[in-house]
Amino acid sequence: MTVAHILESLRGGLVASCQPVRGGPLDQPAHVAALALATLAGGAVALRLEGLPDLKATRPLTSAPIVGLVKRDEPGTNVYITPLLSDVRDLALAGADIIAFDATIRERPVPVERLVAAVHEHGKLVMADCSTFEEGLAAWKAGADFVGSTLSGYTPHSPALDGPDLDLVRALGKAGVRVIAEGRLHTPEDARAALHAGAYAVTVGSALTRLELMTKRFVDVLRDAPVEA
Ligand SMILES: CC(=O)N[C@H](C=O)[C@@H](O)[C@H](O)[C@H](O)COP(=O)(O)O
Repeated sequence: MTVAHILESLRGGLVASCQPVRGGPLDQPAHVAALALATLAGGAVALRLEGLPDLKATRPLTSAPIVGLVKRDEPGTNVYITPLLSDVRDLALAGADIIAFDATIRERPVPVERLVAAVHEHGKLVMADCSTFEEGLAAWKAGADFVGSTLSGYTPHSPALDGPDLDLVRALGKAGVRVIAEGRLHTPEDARAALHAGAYAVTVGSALTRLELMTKRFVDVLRDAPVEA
């Protein structure tokens, strides 16, 4: 798939992040592949997949662009999304089209510029997962092809919000950054608001593929509601 094709297919569309609750009943590569196909059947234009087993199970089944990442606990750092050059290589070889990594200002084993270069050397596109405007702009200037609001709310120096960080999306969009809104988009209205705020595309995860969490949202509301029947 060419870069132009990937860019065009993502524009204004929904990226389905298929990352089940780890250890839960859907946490099997075959189930993740099925979730991915179901979201594509519903109109998602691309997938976001974590971990090599899930990526390898899904890649042969679709030509839709895949954002790949690995999460790992790396000693001495809080950076857990694709921290290493070996992760970039593994994701590239497993067929990711876009490789996402943490581009926050936290202590990291490999500098952002080096990760950007490695992704491009493999002929893949970069998605820089950020938590603030400064991080996003820096990653964009370092050559990222997409900047995600993914990590807003997940670093100590970003705001803790219940919903998506649309202010971050708006600020990055205004600065000319190709920004993907990601994180705590729970409803179609959230997705539309993100596009209005300037997002190039929108990634939704839990609301589509973490059934335990979405079920719990209903259950919690019912528990607190008076029963009138
Ligand atoms: C912070 C972090 O590690 N985010 C991860 C990144 O891949 C995933 O756990 C999220 O599910 C994904 O960003 C989509 O967000 P939401 O599930 O809120 O729609």
